[in-house]
Amino acid sequence: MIKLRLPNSYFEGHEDTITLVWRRTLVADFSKREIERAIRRKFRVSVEVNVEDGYLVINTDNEDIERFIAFYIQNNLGGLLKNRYTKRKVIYIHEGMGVPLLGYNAFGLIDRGTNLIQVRGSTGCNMRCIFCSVDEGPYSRTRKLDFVVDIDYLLKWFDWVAKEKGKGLEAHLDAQGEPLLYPFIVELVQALREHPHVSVISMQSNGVLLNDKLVEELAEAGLDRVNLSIHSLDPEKAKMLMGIKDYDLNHVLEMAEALVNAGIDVLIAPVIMFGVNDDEAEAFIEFARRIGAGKRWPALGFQNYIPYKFGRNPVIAKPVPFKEFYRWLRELEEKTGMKPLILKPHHFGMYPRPFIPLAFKRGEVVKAEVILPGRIEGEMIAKARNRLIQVINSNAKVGDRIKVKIVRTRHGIYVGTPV
Ligand SMILES: C[S@@+](CC[C@H](N)C(=O)[O-])C[C@H]1O[C@@H](n2cnc3c(N)ncnc32)[C@H](O)[C@@H]1O
Ligand code: SF4
Repeated sequence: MIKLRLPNSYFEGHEDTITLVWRRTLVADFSKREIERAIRRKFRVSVEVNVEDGYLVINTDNEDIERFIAFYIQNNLGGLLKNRYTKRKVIYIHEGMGVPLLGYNAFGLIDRGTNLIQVRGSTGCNMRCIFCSVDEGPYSRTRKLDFVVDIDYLLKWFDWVAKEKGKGLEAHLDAQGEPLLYPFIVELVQALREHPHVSVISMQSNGVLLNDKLVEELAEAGLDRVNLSIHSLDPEKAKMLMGIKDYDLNHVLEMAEALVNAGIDVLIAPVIMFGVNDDEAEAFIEFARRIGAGKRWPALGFQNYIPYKFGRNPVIAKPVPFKEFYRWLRELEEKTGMKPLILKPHHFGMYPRPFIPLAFKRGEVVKAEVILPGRIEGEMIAKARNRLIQVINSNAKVGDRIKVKIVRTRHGIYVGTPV
C-alpha cells in the first residue's frame, strides 16, 4: 500500500474526483479514473486509487508507481489550478512567463509616490461583502479569474522597486481580495522583514482565516500591523455585511486580541454606511481600547463607503460626501476622546517619495503584446517597456501584438484602449 502526500498539500476525495489542496488556497481536481487509467497504460496493472486522511492511497507496493503519480500530478497541476474559495481558475505567475509586476492593479507592486509600496500576491476573497469595491469573493458577477504570483518572482521585483525607492519603506500587503489567501503569506512577511530597505510590514485583512498558529507565525515572521476590517459588532449584522452566513464575528474579535497579544499592532477599519452601522462607532472605539489596539499607529481607521463602477453597491448604502464624513469623525473625536480618527499619512510614517519614473505618457500610442486575459469581461493584459497595461474594451487574444492608446497613468497603473 502506497500513501502519497506532496509538500505543503493534502488530498480530498469527492466520489470520482480527487482534489489536491495546495497551501490552503489552491486546488486542482483530478479524475480518479484517469489516474487509474494512466497507471494501467504505463505499468499494465489495475490498481485502485483512494483518499484517506489527506493521503492518496494506492493498493500497490510498487514505488515506481508512487513516483509516477507524484510526477503526473505535479505535471498536470498548472492548467487545473483553481482558487478554493472563489472556485475560479487561477493563473500562476512565475518568472519564466516574463510578466512584469508593475503597471496593473490586481497583482504585483504599486507605487503611489510615497515610501509605502503595496504588495499584491494574489486575487480572490473568502468573503463577499455587500459593499465590496472590487466585487470579490465567490459568485462575483464581474471577476472571472484569479492570479497568484510566485513568491520568489514577487520578491525579485520588490527588490528592484525597493532599490529605486530607497530606505525606510513600508511594505503593505493588500489585494483585490484577501491577502491571507496568498499561499506564501508567512514566507513573504519573513522575506520582506529581511529586506534592508523595509522598516514596516503591514497588512489589510478581514481576519477570518487567522488562527492562533497563523498569528504566531506572522508575528515571528515580523508582521508589524494588521488593518482589520470589521464592519459590525453585532454577529447577525456582520454576517449580512460580509455576505457570508457562516461569518464568525466572535472568532475575528478573538483574533484581533490575539494579534495584539502577539505584538502585532491592530487598526480596526470599519467601512461606515450611514443608517447601517454609523451607530456602532462608539462600540468600535470601545472595542479597540479594550484590546489595546493602536500601540504604534492609530487604533481606528473608519472608512467612508464609496460606490465603485465594478464594485457591489447595495441599495442600503447611501454615499455621504467626505466633508460630512470628516465632520462626523471630528465630532466623534470630541465625544470619545479617541484621537486621531481623521487619519493623515504622517500618522503612519508615510511621506512623499519620488515615483518610479512612468513608462508611458497619457495619450501616447504604444505597441504592446497581449500576454494574459484580464479579470473582467473585455479586459486583457498587455506588456510593453517591461510594464503591464490593462487594456479595456478589447477583443484581442493572448499572443496578439496590438497598438494601445494609453488613457490613464495615475500612480503607475496603466490603462489603455485598442487603436
Ligand atoms: C478591498 S479590501 C481588501 C482587503 C481585505 N479583503 C479586507 O476587506 O480588509 C480593502 C479595504 O477596502 C474596504 N472597502 C471595500 N469596499 C469598500 C467601499 N465600497 N468603500 C469603502 N471601503 C471599502 C474594505 O473594508 C477593506 O478595509
Ligand atoms: S471588502 Fe475585502 S473581505 Fe470584503 S469581499 Fe471585498 S475583498 Fe473580500
